Amino acid sequence: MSATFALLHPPASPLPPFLSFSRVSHFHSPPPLSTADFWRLTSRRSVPISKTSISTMTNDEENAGTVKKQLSKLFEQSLRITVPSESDVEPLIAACAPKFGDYQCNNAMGLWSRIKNKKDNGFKGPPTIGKVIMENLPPTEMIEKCTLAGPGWIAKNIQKMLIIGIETWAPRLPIKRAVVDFSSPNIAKEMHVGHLRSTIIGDTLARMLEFSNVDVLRRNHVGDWGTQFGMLIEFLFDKFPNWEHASAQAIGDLQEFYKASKKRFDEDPAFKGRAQQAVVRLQGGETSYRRAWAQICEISRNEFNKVYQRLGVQLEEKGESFYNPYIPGVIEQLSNQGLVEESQGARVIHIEGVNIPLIVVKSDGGYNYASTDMAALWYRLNEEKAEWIIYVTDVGQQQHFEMVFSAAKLAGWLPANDNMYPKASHVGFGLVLGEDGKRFRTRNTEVVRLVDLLDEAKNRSKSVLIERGKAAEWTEQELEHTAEAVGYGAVKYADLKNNRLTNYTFNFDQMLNDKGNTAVYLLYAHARICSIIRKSGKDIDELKKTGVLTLDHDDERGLGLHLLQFSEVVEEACTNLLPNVLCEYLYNLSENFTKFYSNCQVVGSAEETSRLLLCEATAVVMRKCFHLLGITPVYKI
Ligand SMILES: NC(=[NH2+])NCCC[C@H](N)C(=O)O
Repeated sequence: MSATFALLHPPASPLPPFLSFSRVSHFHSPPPLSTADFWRLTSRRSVPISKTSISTMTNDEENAGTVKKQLSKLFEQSLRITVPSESDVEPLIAACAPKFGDYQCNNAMGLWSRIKNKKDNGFKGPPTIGKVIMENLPPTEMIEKCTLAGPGWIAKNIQKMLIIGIETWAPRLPIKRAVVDFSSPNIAKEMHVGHLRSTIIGDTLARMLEFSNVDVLRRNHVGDWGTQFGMLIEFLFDKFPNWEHASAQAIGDLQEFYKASKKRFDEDPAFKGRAQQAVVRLQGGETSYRRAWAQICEISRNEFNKVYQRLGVQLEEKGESFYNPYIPGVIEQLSNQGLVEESQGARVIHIEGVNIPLIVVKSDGGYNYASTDMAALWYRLNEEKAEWIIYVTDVGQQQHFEMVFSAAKLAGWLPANDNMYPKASHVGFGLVLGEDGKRFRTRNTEVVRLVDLLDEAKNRSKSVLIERGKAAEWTEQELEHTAEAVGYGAVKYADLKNNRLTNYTFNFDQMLNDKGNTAVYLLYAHARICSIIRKSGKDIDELKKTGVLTLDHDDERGLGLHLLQFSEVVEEACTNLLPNVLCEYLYNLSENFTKFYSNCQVVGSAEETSRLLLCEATAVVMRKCFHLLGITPVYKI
């Protein structure tokens, strides 16, 4: 149990809901998160903030965004007096559903678990802690009213979620549309583990935003333009004079094709000359060159799609070539604003504090990666009307994106304040390492074929299932389906559970272990909950309507509170673009469930109905976590 406080809308205020103060994090309040003690506070502050005014706020209004922080300070003072022995406890303040007030504080429950075994702690349980926290609050104009909710409150919220659906726990974000630019491999080059990370992380971020009712444009910004195409096309003409009718199989592996053409380019000056000519003819739009280009792209695309299909990832390709026609106009606009300068024959934008300039036109007059990204950002803001543009690449590209964003701020496309919308964010991630601590490579080959990697994960989990005798129990289809869910889920979870900025070591044995913080362990935990419900022989849909959920045991309450925190965790993972926050929540959920299940008998107990409902709620929340992480749940194991 924890205490919940809320600021109520100022009664006499003609202003929009005070709820908007939650813009501390820029996201509006999640549904109510907790709890048994429920305190209401009413605020006398009256600062008009509406969703629409977010990007135009003045400094004064900015301060209002720190309501959460100000409240934290007040509750911190109270906590220090209430439980002096727990000086490291931070106040847990969160926005809550308007009907309960404005803000709530969730400390009482956690505090109780810390101090309950300490002799003479002076409290009887979370409600008394809540009451004293309330009494010890320093006098303040900010808080008008503070109320304490009864223990049935968590239970009611969970039951409501069970009936209406988990969508009622979706965070509300102050934006309508976002672009997530992810995966984005390069045509004819290797799609490496870095692109796999980008695919997995980007898909999760897109899923979390979609769950929060944001319209997400999932963009595959493939590298399908550039001088390398001259060389590839010329090589295609040379090797396959009949190229228009040559099948993808005949052309074979595009990575090999790329290598061979590069070798030729480096060794044969005549070929090099033709390749350079080919770029000009391609960019000039000459039909056969465009067709050859399209064919090369198509072969790559088919390869990429095999990976996306296995991972269940949806993406819309808008490659670099798409933005090419927009580049001249965008550069002209930037030049008219006086932002583009001449530097050693190139045209550049100087960014304060960075010692290299952003080159937007190369000295040979051609465009580059940065020119394309400037045009793409312009397009996403102006044509696609995206309010949040998220780029998922390795940390190595951080400086590139910071410079692009800075240039966009200079041009007035983006507000100077990073806390305002529209906003652009770079989501960087670390390297994938092998057992040897070096960049990940598979045995023998220097590049990792992603399809082979995913196949191996699946095959390994299939072998384990067969060892466990599932081949006899299940249909071949069930076996395949489960092996895929577990295998691909394991690869995704192993990537997502770490803070994305750290390098992570790719290890099949570790990720497929059924103990510890792995997808396998979590999927099994979910399947076990489903089996408890099945074995009870009760119709759970009926129980949701007729049964009543109560949370009397400490471990029931602990689990219940954790369930209610789902929404704020998704909000945090979204706001900070950190999928590991959701993984940690999911793992703790499973741990909380285990604790509850080992201390509270479910089937055959007097509390059976209520406890089955708690099992179901846990399974529903786990499934939503899996869904957001792109993992397919399994129901039996
Ligand atoms: N808009 C962007 N620059 N997106 C990321 C593109 C990633 C690039 N193709 C690479 O493989 O490194």
